[in-house]
Amino acid sequence: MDTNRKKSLSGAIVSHAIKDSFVKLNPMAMMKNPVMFVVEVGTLVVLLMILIPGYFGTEGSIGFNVAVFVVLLFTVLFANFAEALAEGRGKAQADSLKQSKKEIVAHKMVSGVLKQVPSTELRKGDIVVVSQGEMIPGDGEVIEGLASVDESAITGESAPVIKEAGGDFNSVTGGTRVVSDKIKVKITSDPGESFIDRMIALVEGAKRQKTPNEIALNTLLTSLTLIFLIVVVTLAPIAKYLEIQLDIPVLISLLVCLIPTTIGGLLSAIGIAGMDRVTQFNVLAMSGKAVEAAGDINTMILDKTGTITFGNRMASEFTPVGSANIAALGEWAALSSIKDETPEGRSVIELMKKQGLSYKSALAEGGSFIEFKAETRMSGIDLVDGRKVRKGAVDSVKQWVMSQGGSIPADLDAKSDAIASQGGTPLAVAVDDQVYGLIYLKDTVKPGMKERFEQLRKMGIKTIMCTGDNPLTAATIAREAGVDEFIAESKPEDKIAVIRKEQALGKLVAMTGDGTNDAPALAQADVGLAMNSGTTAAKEAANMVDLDSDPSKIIEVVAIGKQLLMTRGALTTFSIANDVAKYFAIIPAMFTLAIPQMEALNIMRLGSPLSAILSALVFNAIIIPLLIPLAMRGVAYKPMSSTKLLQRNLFIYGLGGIVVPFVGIKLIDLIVHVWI
Ligand SMILES: Nc1ncnc2c1ncn2[C@@H]1O[C@H](COP(=O)(O)OP(=O)(O)OP(=O)(O)O)[C@@H](O)[C@H]1O
Ligand SMILES: [K+]
Ligand SMILES: [Mg+2]
Repeated sequence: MDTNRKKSLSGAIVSHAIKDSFVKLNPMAMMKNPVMFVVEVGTLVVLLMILIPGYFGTEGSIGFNVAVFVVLLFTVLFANFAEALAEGRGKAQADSLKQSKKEIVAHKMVSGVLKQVPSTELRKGDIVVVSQGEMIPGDGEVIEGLASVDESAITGESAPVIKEAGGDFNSVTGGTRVVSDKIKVKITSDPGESFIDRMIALVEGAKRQKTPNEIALNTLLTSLTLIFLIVVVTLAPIAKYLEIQLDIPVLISLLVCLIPTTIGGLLSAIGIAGMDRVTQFNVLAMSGKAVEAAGDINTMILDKTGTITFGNRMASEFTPVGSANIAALGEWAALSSIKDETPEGRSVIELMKKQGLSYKSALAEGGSFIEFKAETRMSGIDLVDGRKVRKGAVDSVKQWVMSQGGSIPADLDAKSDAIASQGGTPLAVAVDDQVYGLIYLKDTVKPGMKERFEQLRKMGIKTIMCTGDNPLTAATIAREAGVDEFIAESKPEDKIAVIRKEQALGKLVAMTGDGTNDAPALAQADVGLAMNSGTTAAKEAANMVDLDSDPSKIIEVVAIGKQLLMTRGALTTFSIANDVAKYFAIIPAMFTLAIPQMEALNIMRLGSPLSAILSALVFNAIIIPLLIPLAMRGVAYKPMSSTKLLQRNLFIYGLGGIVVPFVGIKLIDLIVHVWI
């Protein structure tokens, strides 16, 4: 997006937010926020005293009352503005998503022939054909063919991605466009329940629910408000009994200064902005609760291949073992890979070409292909002549060979350990009862991983790398990347076991995944981040989806969650400390108003009692918009343990919260006192 458009967009968001600040004055909506609702009621009471002064006997103080009314009204408007502004970006994004949700003509298979129907008529289970240039009419899974798809409508990323039948890259999203080839798609969602529909509801905040943390804090703020309300209300008769004259607008001002309006006004903006930060990061969080859970994570489960390493494991060397030679090894390696469409399989064929080795592909004709499975850790082919060819994890192949009465060449272990101790993955190649040698699959740790794990450790988060690879490779990569623990030779179900074990210890666990076999673990984890490129099952089980399909993003998502919790904590501390300080400005002023001899209490040397009260009230109002940028951006975040963070924040925001109002009120009083 160019900067001009960005500017006009933010301009539009601001003007929208200003309008919304007034719409949100509706008391029915306001009641959801008890702190601000009390301020609104106070504003209305003061307004009545201005409109019918004769009834209240307030003719003498109309000027002061008008000032109080205006400041109170702005207090409420500022709080509304904070929330409206936080909602703005999501609403703008929802609008542009809605535009991409135009009615599409679908080519539906009806008893063997293609029929044109509007996309809105598609139901779960329908089969459609989508050709080059056409929009995919609904969410689904590719059941036939391969196509490149432009998903920029949802990901903002213009590079097309390959979608193909079978495997982990078969899910397609309605509203994206096929840019080449043709695919047959089985629709997986009914109208109104599609990914884009859910995404619109999410960014628009239509179904935004308060998170447990927010509810707890809200209860605290409401109780504080109630306590101060009781205090102020009982103050009136006591003052009367003591024959001290306290006007209602003064009491209302006192009340508003004492109740936690700053955090009350910013609370929902902080939550929305936190969600929004995740969205801008191209991660869709299904709920605010998920983002907050990310901030509380203790344990992170990470895949090795593709998360910690680049994951484009490439065959880079053939190492024959026993009496076998490189030509024979290459031949069998290639035959086992002819139909292996995994990157590993394809890279074996590439390596053959690079090394100028040839093989008789005719041998494979009519054979039955054995697909790679994480459970077996092998792939290969059963030839028509009865010979069975396999390649796979050394351990698995060894077992397979021995189960057929074969023996293991003496140099196999040493040679495979040599590959593994360099962080590579050794694949053994065997035919029936004979092992021919090893394929060296190379993979590299992504740059910067060590630093990121170091940060996680500082946050007190334990990292566990789970990999299907052998223990030696796993240990090497774990050491190189700096993860705390690793689990080697893990099967998909082992992940869920690790999660359960950690959860039983009272830990909150995050993990990433993309395959159908990751789905149960994604659902079990407290934070499950699914890849957009992954299967529908994974995306439905997870509570977050990364549109860029970068599993290492989980690290940043945790940081954003932490920042959200910290921002809320910091501003709550600041707000409550603030109110304490205002107490010292307003209480002496009130009593001096009634008993002029109490002027000695005026330690802040404020102009006059009325200007002191008004200044405190003005400060109380303008601190809200002043803190909006901080609420939206989040407080600066340095990775450290929760206890350290708490101490640091108490110090900065607690102390700051006490000092700032003294300075602020004094400055405002210098101006206000000119009029009063
Ligand atoms: N195409 C393939 N054919 C045969 N064996 C393979 C193939 N791909 C991987 N393997 C073997 O199976 C093992 C398990 O693979 P899997 O993809 O389940 O886990 P991984 O990629 O090693 O680990 P991670 O969980 O970090 O992704 C690999 O370590 C490798 O030894
Ligand atoms: K206040
Ligand atoms: Mg893998």
